[in-house]
Amino acid sequence: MSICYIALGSNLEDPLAQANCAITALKQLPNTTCLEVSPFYRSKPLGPQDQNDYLNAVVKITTTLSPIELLEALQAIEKAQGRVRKENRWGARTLDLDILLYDDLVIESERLTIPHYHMKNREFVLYPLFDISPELILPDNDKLYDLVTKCPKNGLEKWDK
Ligand SMILES: CC1(C)Nc2nc(N)[nH]c(=O)c2N=C1O
Repeated sequence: MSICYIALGSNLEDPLAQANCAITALKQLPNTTCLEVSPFYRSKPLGPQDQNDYLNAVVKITTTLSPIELLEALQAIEKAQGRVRKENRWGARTLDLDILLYDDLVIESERLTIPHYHMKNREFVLYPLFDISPELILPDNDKLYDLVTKCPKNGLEKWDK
């Protein structure tokens, strides 16, 4: 079994419902157990500001799915919840499910980069990740504690409704 951390983001079509529905779907993945869910956060959009605030969270799972199988399972959940992949990588979305970490694996391929390429400078990833695994050490030996300490909160707050 592998330990994986999944980043969840949504800013369209009732993000709270999207998040709860996605967590239910994660719990139903084959050979997968949901170990912990971070608090939900409200974050200002990274990128174009003419979009809604995001709901962000991190989910810790254990699974026997391979990285690619897990990626495909997450993409299927996104699609089932109405995610329409547009060219604009910076636009609003109903649901994003990204693999942050998969054990201590380092993968750099066309389809999959693990650890997630941007995770080290995104408060909406680092803070919820720290909530559930404060002692985490990344595959390159960076301490999550040090990354969080250096990362401004940028107005990140608990999701209140
Ligand atoms: C468009 C982009 C980069 N901005 C985001 N901004 C925030 N705050 N949260 C996200 O999950 C998020 N996801 C994205 O994909």
